[in-house]
Amino acid sequence: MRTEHAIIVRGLRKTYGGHAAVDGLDLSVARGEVFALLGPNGAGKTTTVEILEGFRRRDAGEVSVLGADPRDRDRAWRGRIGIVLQSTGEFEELTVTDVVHHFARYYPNPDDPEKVIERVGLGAKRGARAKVLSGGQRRRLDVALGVIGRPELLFLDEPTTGFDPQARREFWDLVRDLAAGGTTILLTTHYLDEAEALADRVGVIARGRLVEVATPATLGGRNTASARVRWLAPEGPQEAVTGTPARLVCQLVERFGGEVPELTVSRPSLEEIYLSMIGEDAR
Ligand SMILES: Nc1ncnc2c1ncn2[C@@H]1O[C@H](COP(=O)(O)OP(=O)(O)OP(=O)(O)O)[C@@H](O)[C@H]1O
Repeated sequence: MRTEHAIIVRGLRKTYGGHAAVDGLDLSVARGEVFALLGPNGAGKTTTVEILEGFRRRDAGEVSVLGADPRDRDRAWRGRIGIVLQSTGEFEELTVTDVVHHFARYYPNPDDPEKVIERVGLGAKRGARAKVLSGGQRRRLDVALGVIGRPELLFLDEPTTGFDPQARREFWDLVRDLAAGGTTILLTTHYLDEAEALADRVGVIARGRLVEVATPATLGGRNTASARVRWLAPEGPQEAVTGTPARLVCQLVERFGGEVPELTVSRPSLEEIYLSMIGEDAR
């Protein structure tokens, strides 16, 4: 059955020893969407994602993933989702080529393993055993295994932890390629720039609840927040926080008779907004 949503969650709850790790969480992810779950350590992101993947049992709530309840996770359903876990490490003695070819056999309609190895940037490491890969290269192998089955829905749990800046950019390109091809992606990350670069929408989880869902540009009223205007005056650096930055800039242009030295106008970054939301929740 094709539904317009890849993921629908209503009133999800999961408790461990009386402590609610997920506490009445609602979430919808549209087909073809890249959705990033943000939240501090212990907020309930991995628990939520693993319930959606069918790896953990829930205590209450309704969950639909690609039109099915992940509790039932039959083979056909599993073939339609791709999972990149926080870490794997069972194939120490096998080469990159062997591992990816091996995983391809689990899927009815896998991608070309050689192409996938290239795509994740492991072309030069095809013949290397998994145990000699660096942390970032190992993560790329995890990503290759997550996408080899050509999933309709891909789960990425903190996918770029340990990547160098260039590897992160390359990984972002890969995610954008997958999204452009129609893959729905649910990502958890602690990197706000990653969420901003990739996500159509972000959801902030705190203490087992989704506190806000928005586009990265509008989260927490970021787009309408007061702007910070900075410039260099003869008496030294100046700064003003204003709801009407254009008016202030016009006044400055007039005062300086043209270009304003070192002028910048900025709104709060996604990280600043996120931290203020998390801080408010903690209080
Ligand atoms: N198997 C488990 N047994 C008991 N408690 C658990 C278990 N798994 C998670 N928890 C608890 O549930 C809460 C949520 O954990 P979870 O791993 O979902 O958080 P998270 O948002 O993914 O955190 P992080 O950003 O650190 O990965 C935490 O308080 C954690 O200690």
